[in-house]
Amino acid sequence: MERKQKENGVAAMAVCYQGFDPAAYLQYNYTAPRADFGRNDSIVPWKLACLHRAFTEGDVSGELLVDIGSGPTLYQVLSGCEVFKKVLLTDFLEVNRQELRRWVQDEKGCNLDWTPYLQHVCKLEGRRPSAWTEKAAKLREVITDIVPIDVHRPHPLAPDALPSAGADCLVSCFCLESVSPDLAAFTRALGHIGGLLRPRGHLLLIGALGESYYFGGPGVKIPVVPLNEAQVCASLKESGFTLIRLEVYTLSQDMRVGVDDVTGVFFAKARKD
Ligand SMILES: Nc1ncnc2c1ncn2[C@@H]1O[C@@H](CSCCNC[C@@H]2Cc3ccc([N+](=O)[O-])cc3CN2)[C@@H](O)[C@H]1O
Repeated sequence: MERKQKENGVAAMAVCYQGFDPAAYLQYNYTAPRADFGRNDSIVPWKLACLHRAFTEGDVSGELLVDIGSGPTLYQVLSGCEVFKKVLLTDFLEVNRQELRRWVQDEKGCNLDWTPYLQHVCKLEGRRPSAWTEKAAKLREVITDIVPIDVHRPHPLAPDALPSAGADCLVSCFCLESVSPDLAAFTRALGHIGGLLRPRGHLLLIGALGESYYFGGPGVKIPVVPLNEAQVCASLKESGFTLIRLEVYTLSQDMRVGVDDVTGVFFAKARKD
């Protein structure tokens, strides 16, 4: 594909994101039924279980965890914050970085109460749910910064954002497929974020299967490149990762709430070659 065409596709995606509404997005995806801690078939408990297992099964270690395309959410680092001394959050939009900063600085005005998430992950860790206040303090302690990122750039972060050795682990949830105009761009973006990771470092990747659009706010319809499992595996391999495990969640009818056309969610644990 011509360079101009690639740039046009990526630029068009950036325009789509100008209407992104963190509060609405959190409401759509991070409240019941998708985030129902009383149901073990709800999507968010499934995601938290995948992340807990992946962070605690003994092969993931190091100093620095980077969350790629954090959006306005924190759930993706609730297990990792117990394993890494430093956690770097990143997003393309200032409105999302502000949402994250409000929570980190314990300010009023957060658009979601993360307490049930903190309590749930404490339970996964065998701790009493009331330890959620300690987990919240731990997370606030290890988050070193909240910085801009663009996964379509060969160097997605500012030059001084990471130590020269790179990150020890990356986590990224629902970002790459939602910001890429096509499969080739998704695969290139995987390669770009792989460049942020030290050799043999781990990537924990959560994403949507079969999704062609989602609403990032009322009337803000954002195109998504629809992926299947085989394409995810092929893109990981092509961008220099060895797949360790792939898990798939298929959405039941009541999890399809009209905010997107996603059919499944994948969780991939991979290691950079
Ligand atoms: N160039 C860029 N580089 C990095 N990040 C970028 C860039 N452009 C935008 N961003 C940043 O990436 C975005 C991340 S949020 C993307 C939402 N993904 C789709 C949505 C999520 C979701 C959640 C939960 C469930 N479920 O089943 O439970 C399903 C689904 C499927 N729909 C956003 O933060 C934007 O700010």
